[in-house]
Amino acid sequence: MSTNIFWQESPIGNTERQKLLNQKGCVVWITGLSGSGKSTLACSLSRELYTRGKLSYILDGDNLRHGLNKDLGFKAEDRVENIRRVGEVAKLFADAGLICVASLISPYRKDRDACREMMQGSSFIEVYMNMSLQLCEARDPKGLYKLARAGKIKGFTGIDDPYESPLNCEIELKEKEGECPSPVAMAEEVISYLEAKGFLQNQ
Ligand SMILES: Nc1ncnc2c1ncn2[C@@H]1O[C@H](COP(=O)(O)OS(=O)(=O)O)[C@@H](OP(=O)(O)O)[C@H]1O
Ligand SMILES: Nc1ncnc2c1ncn2[C@@H]1O[C@H](COP(=O)(O)OP(=O)(O)O)[C@@H](O)[C@H]1O
Repeated sequence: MSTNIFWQESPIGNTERQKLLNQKGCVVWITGLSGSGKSTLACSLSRELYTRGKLSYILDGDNLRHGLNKDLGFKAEDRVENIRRVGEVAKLFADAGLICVASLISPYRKDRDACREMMQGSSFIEVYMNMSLQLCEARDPKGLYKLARAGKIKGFTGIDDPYESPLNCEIELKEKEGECPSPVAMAEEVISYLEAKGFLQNQ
């Protein structure tokens, strides 16, 4: 624990940064099972925002585990620390004025809620990829479900580790009759929300 520390004010505030960027910083937090389409949506959203001249940055769970979070595994306390760190980083990106797209399983409700609490006002937008385990397992692009079913990976989310679905998320994306909306359609739903809440307006 650090002691004798002080807060250093910055000469430029987030309002000034937002004016410069013509957008309002926020965190779009995408949660869901492995294979539910988090990374695909994050990429599609980032691309769609770019075409509209809006700056975003993706914090992807898998990618961050190659660097910032390389010391963490998948036991409960490591997942808690993983989400805490990414929440803090996402908050910095949003403060910088970016639309920060965090895509992590983030299986525990309490940890996602703690990230929401870190943010001001309504600038934490939780997006729940509500895809069935059956669909995610059928996709299995990395072969991880197969390994988990064979007992070769222990503590795999949805198989022998819990996933707590959101109770009050801003956006829920669902499959309909086993069919999933296209990544672009899902990105557009998120963009409509951001537009309606004024995050994409000139500040
Ligand atoms: N045991 C276990 N459970 C879940 N996922 C596992 C596990 N082991 C490895 N992986 C791979 O790690 C990716 C998830 O990392 P996250 O940082 O998003 O996980 S978490 O939020 O801390 O739960 C996840 O990526 P996605 O498939 O993109 O979700 C997997 O590729
Ligand atoms: N909307 C979608 N429609 C059809 N297939 C999808 C869709 N989103 C993702 N996929 C496919 O599902 C698999 C898992 O997607 P991914 O984005 O890697 O999930 P996650 O990041 O949640 O693990 C990939 O093979 C991807 O191409």
